[in-house]
Amino acid sequence: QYQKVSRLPPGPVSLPLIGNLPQIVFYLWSTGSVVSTLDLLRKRYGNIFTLWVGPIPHVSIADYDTAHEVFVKNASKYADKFHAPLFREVKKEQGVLATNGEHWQEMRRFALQTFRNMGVGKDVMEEKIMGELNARCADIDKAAVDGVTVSHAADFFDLTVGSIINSILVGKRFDENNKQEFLTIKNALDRAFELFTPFDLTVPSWVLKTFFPRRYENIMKVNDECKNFAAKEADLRYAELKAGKYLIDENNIHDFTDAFLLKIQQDGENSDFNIESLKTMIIDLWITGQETTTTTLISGFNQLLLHPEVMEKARKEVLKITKNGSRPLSLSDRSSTPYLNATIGEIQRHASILNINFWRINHEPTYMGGHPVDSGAFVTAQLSALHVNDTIFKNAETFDPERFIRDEKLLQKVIPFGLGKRSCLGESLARSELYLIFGNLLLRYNFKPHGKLSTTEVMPYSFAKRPFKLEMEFLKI
Ligand code: HEM
Repeated sequence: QYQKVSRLPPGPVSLPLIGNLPQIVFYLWSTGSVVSTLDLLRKRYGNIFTLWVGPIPHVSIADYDTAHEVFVKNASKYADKFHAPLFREVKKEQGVLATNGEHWQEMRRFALQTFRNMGVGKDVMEEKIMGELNARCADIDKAAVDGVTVSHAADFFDLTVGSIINSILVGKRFDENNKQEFLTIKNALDRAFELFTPFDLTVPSWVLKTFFPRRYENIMKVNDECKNFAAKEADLRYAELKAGKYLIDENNIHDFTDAFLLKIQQDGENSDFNIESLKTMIIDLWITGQETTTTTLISGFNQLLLHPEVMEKARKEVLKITKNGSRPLSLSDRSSTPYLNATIGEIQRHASILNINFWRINHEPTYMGGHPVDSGAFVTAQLSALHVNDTIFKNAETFDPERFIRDEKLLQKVIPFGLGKRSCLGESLARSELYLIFGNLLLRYNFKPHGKLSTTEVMPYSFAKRPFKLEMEFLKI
């Protein structure tokens, strides 16, 4: 370990076997958060630093230029992610989230192509997003008393985003009538996540199987239930396809499930394309697409309510471009709404979706940002620390969309979707959702807080679970 230290970027002194765990616990306790801990380490050791988690060195990159040099310029070297052994076992080496190598590549390529064909970032996807948003707004308007509805922000955005992703994946939307179905998937997922503890994620799965068999079986069972429920439409269609009662027309693909089944219909089942991998893909995209987008929307509205002058300025801009709201805001308006774009950028900079980003495996000795990095080290761009790096974002703690108007190039350095080969697969869909939902809700309603807001500037991921209500009043122009 001590020999290896000279072949790694600087960091706190580490102890044999336990590495920096005592310092990490101390910093977390003294600063109060993961983001502040990473920021403190960056200030002390520089933009690239090493922490030993037990016997494994973890290299964190906390500035845009080094992250770009490593994950974009040398992208092909950093395609392999580290996956916790239990997570790999739960996923049975399938899907896009907990795999590496050829299967991951096939699944990622297929999903990106399918999203592109379905028009993510184009008109078809815009129609789906606007359809869901309008349906949710109609529910809000129905429940209004004297033009005002009080809504739980988490419920409102959860159902809207959940319905968009479900309709893209299995062609089924959720509304007030079948809301229970949505809640069943959501609660099962929340339960599955709550079951995983840091202990389960670090020990080899045979340890759990041998010494904690009930716990191991429970984790596997909850995850299987969750997957089967989310993908039950796909199961039904697959059974009909097998029985010759369902034939997919390649010119009439409605959703991700149809596209995947078409591949099976054309090429037959193989180790990559089969019903189990389809079900794993559905749950992977559900997990990655739901909570991330909802959390961004919730923390975004929290910021807008804390900064009403920003909300008014963004609203003024969208009212102008849509001629006082005589038409909805569309994705084609993006180039004409610099202030709304800047506001969403600033919301994403502050909404710390992943406090700690996923680790990649460094397979060979190399240099990063001028520092040697040994083979076997785990490496990541720490997006949360990068976004509060005050050498890039002056007065980083201040919520200030104008920073992106003063310096147009600065927005490129906000990278909430990550960089390189393992960057977010749903970036284009998520960007479309955020733009259309923020912009069109500002056109439609006046927002006021109902109860207490969070005053934390950088929102931790668990924020979405906190109670937070919105008063939505129909906008009178
Ligand atoms: C505001 C919303 C979202 C944010 C901030 C976000 C952010 C991220 C980040 C930071 C990563 C990891 C990147 C890395 O390792 O460097 C990621 C991965 C991923 N995201 Fe998203 N995401 C969002 C929405 C979505 C949506 C809507 C989908 C799809 C429906 C999606 C699908 C995925 C998938 C599948 C991965 C794993 C990709 C791989 O390992 O190849 N995300 N996302």
